[in-house]
Amino acid sequence: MQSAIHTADRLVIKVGSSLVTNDGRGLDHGALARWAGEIAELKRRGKQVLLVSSGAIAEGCQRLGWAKRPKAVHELQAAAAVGQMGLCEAYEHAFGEHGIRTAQVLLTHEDLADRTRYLNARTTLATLLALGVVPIINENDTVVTAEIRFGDNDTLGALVTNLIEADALLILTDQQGLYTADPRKHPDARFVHEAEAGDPALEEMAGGAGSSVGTGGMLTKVLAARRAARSGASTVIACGREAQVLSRLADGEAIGTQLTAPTTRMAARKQWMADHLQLAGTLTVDEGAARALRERGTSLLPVGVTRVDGRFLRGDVVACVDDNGAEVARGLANYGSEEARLIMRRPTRDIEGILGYLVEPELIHRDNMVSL
Ligand SMILES: Nc1ncnc2c1ncn2[C@@H]1O[C@H](COP(=O)(O)OP(=O)(O)O)[C@@H](O)[C@H]1O
Ligand SMILES: N[C@@H](CCC(=O)OP(=O)(O)O)C(=O)O
Repeated sequence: MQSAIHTADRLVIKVGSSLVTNDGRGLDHGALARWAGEIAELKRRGKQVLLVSSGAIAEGCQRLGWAKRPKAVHELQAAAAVGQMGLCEAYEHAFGEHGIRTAQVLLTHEDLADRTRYLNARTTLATLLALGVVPIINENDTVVTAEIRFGDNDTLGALVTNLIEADALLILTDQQGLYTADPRKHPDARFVHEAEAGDPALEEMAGGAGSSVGTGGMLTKVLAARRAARSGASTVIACGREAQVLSRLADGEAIGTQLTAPTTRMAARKQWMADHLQLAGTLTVDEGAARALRERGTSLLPVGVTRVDGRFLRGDVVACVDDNGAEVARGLANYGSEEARLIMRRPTRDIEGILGYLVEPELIHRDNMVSL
């Protein structure tokens, strides 16, 4: 088996509450320092890393002197707001020891369902990665209620994996990986080394709906793997307390459970564009742009566009057609149709002068486009 972490250039790592807060005893600064050191090493090897970290509520309860996790959602939200400060402070310090900057990114599932916000989040995260910053991502607990009750950052990890088309999702937890049944209750459960992400048998092993969903547990991890596979990413579930866990995985050691994605990233992207999206408009592109899109899969710049048809907003899916009306590519527009009409045929450097702002230099970025 080829390790998905070994081959991944872009990696999302999710660390669960139990690990981050030492089973609720307050932030485990030693563990944070270890992960930061290992992530620094991964970055030296050329990998881009995003960290999805839970622990805000547990840390908030600790800071507020609450011995028990409250039940009321507004108290949980208050605890998360207090604890998130501690979480960020701790990560900033831990990564600072290695000269690495961190950024706090708080997201909700709804942010990622809305196409404009999706594009904004994607661009921001891509910019942070290009700057060498490690984004520290958590749920925006102050404004969500369902997720806070279910404690489900596994799903958020998968959504972020889809969002930035990471090659792999690594879920660090308090078990070695997935067993055929909960090892706390079934000591004879067998370890699952590898399986295909999305295999329904995995959901049975993880406890089935109802029994473990309240605490997240393994079910949300198995479902997260299924979701990550939609953008072609494989998932590894491994123990965050294991010594050198990140470096060993990056070296290709087969530790943890690997849930391999059945499709490649490009096939998944094409499928997604084909399945889910209705075309909101058409951009006619000149011969040079058509060739660049077809042959090199480049981004589409406004200068190559000769005509804009339809009414669309930033984030809508549009077709790119050549002079003869043949579709060359389709993708998510960075500008709405009104703006696109104003900036078509113009060089990128003119965009700001024409519109008064620059959202992005491309009309469609190549990461958001499939050539046909
Ligand atoms: N089939 C299984 N294999 C491994 N762990 C399981 C399984 N089913 C349920 N679990 C439970 O899931 C727990 C991990 O989930 P959770 O406590 O939500 O961790 P985290 O905070 O890392 O998300 C384990 O400690 C284990 O008791
Ligand atoms: N976002 C919240 C809760 C998320 C959570 O606990 O998720 P998980 O670690 O997957 O069980 C927090 O930071 O406390």
